[in-house]
Amino acid sequence: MNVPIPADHRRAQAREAFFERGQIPTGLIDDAIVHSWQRCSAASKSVSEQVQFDTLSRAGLVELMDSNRILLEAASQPLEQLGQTVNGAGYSVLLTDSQGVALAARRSGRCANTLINGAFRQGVNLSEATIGTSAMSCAVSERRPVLVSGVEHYLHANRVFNCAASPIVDPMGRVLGAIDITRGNALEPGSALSLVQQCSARIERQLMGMLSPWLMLSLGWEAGDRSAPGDLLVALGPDGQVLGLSPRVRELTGLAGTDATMGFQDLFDLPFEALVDSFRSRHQPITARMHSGLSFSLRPAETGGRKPARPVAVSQPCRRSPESADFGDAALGRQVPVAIRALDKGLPVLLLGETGTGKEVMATALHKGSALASGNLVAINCAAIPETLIEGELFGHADGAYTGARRGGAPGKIEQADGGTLFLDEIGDMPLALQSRLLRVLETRELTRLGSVAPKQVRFQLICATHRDLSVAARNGEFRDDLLYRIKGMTLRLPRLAERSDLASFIVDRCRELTQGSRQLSAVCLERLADYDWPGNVRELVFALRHADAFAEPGEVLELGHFPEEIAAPRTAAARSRRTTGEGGTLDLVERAVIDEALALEGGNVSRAAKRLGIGRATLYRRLKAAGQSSH
Ligand SMILES: Nc1ncnc2c1ncn2[C@@H]1O[C@H](COP(=O)(O)OP(=O)(O)OP(=O)(O)O)[C@@H](O)[C@H]1O
Repeated sequence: MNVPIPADHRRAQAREAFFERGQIPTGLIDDAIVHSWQRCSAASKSVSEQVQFDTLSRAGLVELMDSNRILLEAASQPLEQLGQTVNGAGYSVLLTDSQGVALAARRSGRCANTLINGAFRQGVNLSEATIGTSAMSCAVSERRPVLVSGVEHYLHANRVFNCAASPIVDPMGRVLGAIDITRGNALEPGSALSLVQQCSARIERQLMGMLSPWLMLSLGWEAGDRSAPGDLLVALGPDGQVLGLSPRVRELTGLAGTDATMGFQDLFDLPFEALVDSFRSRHQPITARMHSGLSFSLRPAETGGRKPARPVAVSQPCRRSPESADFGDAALGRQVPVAIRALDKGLPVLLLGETGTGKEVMATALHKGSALASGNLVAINCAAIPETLIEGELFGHADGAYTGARRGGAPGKIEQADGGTLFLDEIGDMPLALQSRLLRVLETRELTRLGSVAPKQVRFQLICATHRDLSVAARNGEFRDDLLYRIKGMTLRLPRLAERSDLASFIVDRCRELTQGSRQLSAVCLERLADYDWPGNVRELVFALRHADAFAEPGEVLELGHFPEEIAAPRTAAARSRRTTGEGGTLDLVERAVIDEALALEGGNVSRAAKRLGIGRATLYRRLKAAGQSSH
């Protein structure tokens, strides 16, 4: 009778075979681990290396968070839920990028292991090159969930880890990173794998849901079946190009991913035009066959409570969803309704401000407050699109405008904004030739698609944004001055974060919002944050708060030590005097914000708020009175 070898023995035998006899251990441990050992050994990594778990520099962290913004947004809820589910079982949770750098960590309150707690921090480099074999690096290399326990880690030092990880693949089939759970005790293999797999599947669904394609196609199992499973989705562009596949479609087609050249007809034996015509004329699902022979009924996907997506101008409303907008700064707050009235009267609005000051958030708020709020908000970043493509993006193209152009042509962003708002971000970077064409549209309210001679009437309101000084650009001949006059009906200047009059309460509000009310800032910490210069503006503040939230233990008050080093570093005397002189100095603002927060937390009860603040009721009344007087 064959007695199964206990897992610990198999791992020990595999290690002995590989490291002592130079053999490939087959059938003893997961091949993914053997492949990783081979890579580490080929890179001459020593098994007795010590690991440091250093974090990136602050600038590196900001860049990391920014370049993984979409993944972080998609992973935020699933990660939170996984953290709550596994915390009691002693698992810590980690999200890494595709290189193995930790993007977010949820350390278990039950984990006393200093090595795990040291590794599970945002910005720690946990790549294979740095820490050797890990579940994350195996999952990313093999594109499948992997368990790595104890001695299966290449480095002796990492034997305390027992980990399960699953890769996160985006709709194009690119591996964006991995989700990992780890603890010191042995894993329960089945449940650990299933937990990370379910979490990565949820993140992948979120990523698919974040696409705003021209047409989201839903595949049903049988023709006429209206109960499509909802997880068989294909995102398509106006020419039928495949912009993304849901994981289940990738499985069905056997495709690892898609690229810019893949079209609808590479998947189905049906011309894309026939699909579009069928949806337009009959509003019925249509049956189509994959090249593998499998038949599906295709229909536009139901998008939540909204109308099913139709093959007409479906807008890409915003690059990312803003946190709720707060324009509490007195000067700015007064201008918002004026800007909305300007839009309602047909005047364009120009938003000026440094990067990260909230120009996109403001554009969204203005659109939502305007009379055309029920129309599309169509955003285009003039700096992000190659010069050769931007004309087609803005103006669309006519039937047969170029070889391969879709039958019937395709609308551009301006046409998609008809009846709504066109938001031209970074307009200062628009090529000169295009500025002339845009000017003509603004003057005549008519546009002509590429390859067409027939003009079309369009009605949209215009919001533009830039961080550049357009008068200087106009003087240098880089920006048309006649266009400048056309776009600056009303100019709204977004203040630098450090210049906001409500800085301290803005910080408290963002903290409450980003941590769903679960965190408070200590008074010392708030004073320093309100005194910091914030070169990256609100974007940097959002990042700093997320950073602190990840570093602090659950329920802990946020202290300076939880924030990125540069923010926490002591201020120079010059900075101190710059930020604390004049009326309503930082300390006053901080005090007011701390008092407001205590009052809000105690439902306006002054006695309880005073107790919470550790001061007497009379003192609190006196301070409230003083603050009231100074603000009048
Ligand atoms: N008033 C606000 N309230 C809440 N969050 C805000 C506010 N303003 C900006 N943010 C947040 O700050 C970040 C940057 O905002 P946004 O993208 O609007 O800035 P921007 O000025 O358009 O930047 P860029 O010029 O670099 O594109 C986003 O995460 C956004 O949600």
